[in-house]
Amino acid sequence: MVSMPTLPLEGASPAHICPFDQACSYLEAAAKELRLDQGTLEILSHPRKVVTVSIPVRLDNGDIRVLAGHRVQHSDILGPYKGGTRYHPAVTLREVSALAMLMTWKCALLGIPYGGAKGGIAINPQHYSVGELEKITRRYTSELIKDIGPAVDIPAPDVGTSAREMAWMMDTYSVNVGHAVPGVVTGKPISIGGSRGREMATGRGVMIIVREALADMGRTLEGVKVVIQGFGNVGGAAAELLYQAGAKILAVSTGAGGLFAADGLDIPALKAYAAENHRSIVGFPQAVAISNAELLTLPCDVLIPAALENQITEENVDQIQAQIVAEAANGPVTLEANRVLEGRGVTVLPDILANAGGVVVSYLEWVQGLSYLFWDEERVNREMEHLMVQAYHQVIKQSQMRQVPLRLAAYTLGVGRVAQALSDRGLYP
Ligand SMILES: NC(=O)c1ccc[n+]([C@@H]2O[C@H](COP(=O)([O-])OP(=O)(O)OC[C@H]3O[C@@H](n4cnc5c(N)ncnc54)[C@H](OP(=O)(O)O)[C@@H]3O)[C@@H](O)[C@H]2O)c1
Ligand SMILES: N[C@@H](CCC(=O)O)C(=O)O
Repeated sequence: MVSMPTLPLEGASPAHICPFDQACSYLEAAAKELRLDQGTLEILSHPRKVVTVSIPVRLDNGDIRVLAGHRVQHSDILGPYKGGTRYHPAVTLREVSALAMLMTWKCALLGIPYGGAKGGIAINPQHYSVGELEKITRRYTSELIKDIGPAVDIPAPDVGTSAREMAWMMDTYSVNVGHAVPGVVTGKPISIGGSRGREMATGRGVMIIVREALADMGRTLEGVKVVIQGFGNVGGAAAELLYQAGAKILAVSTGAGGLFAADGLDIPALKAYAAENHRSIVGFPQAVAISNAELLTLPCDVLIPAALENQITEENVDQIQAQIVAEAANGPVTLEANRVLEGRGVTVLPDILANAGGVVVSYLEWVQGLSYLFWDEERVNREMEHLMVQAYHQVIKQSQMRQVPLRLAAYTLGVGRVAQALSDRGLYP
């Protein structure tokens, strides 16, 4: 057992399941399988740097509010720290630390030269005006100015943020250092050095991994019944691409609840409806309203949790009817629920593989920016697909070789590569 990193225990996570403890448990399992020494495990269990900053902001009504912003840099053994920035009321330092650790294994698994990081602010962005969000983002970036940079730590979008926030971060960083630095963030608008294909990248990666898993079962995406929790950047893109590939999207949801259609939802029509209704899908015709709890337990071939952590838990795992669970979100299945699903023979496509398309295209964006040469979308998608399919097959091979489930196989690859680099670099104190 490793000693627990000393992180402030503020803010309980959903259902009191600590995402950082879970991340450490998966790391320990991989370390045991790889027979890593205790010292290596200790090092990998601790984030290298944890930064918490105060963000004072004057609201539109004149009030002053002071928000807490975090950036956790888990590892830079393989390259600059890399990971998204989350704006969500449930953000805690422990959650951000867990997500930073996942980024380390994800980048290593995909073979991209990055370490892992994550940032977050505990706010509901829907409760702030665009002007307030801009002030918050700019102040957060200024406070982190010495900790981020294109060779140091490269933020990207996550829950509650998008290309808009990345543009504000890029501009604030650039103004502070005195010249334009597009490479300080990825997932930015194409007008300032963003990559074609980045917006759809995570959803596209999910589609590719589900397609590969089905192919191994002798099936195609045509007619496959899919249920998706979350209809944001990741869930919305996955729904659109799976729909285009012939899958039947039986249900989708947002925080306000879900929609179900037995013959499959018309995803392009639903996207148009959401665009006209401030991202709300409530009231979409030709669909039945269902709760998020009902959605998760619908009979289907593929269940794609694409919202937040800890959605499939000990409480509802026995009702999950999918044959494949593709973790588009980070950490949507708890440790215990994962055990049950694996025990039942459900194929769980782990987050560090299934949702890696986003960071892969972030990497391609960074590479294009550093080389001042920008590719068309077809090339970006092709390069991303190559890396995703390669990683998928490596995980399958590892799973067969070690006789372990896909998650442990993916972790042994990611953790193993970082441990090897740690040993090669000689970073032991
Ligand atoms: N963005 C990326 O590039 C990327 C890459 C890899 C992995 N991920 C992971 O993917 C997940 C989703 O990220 P995202 O970028 O798609 O975020 P997003 O664009 O903010 O969308 C999140 C979606 O989840 C919905 N949601 C929130 N709480 C929910 C709940 N309790 N039940 C059902 N739906 C709920 C949101 O609905 P409301 O609009 O009502 O809140 C929204 O539709 C996260 O775990 C993130 O870490 C993101
Ligand atoms: N937030 C995303 C993307 C990270 C990135 O592109 O750096 C993730 O969890 O993978």
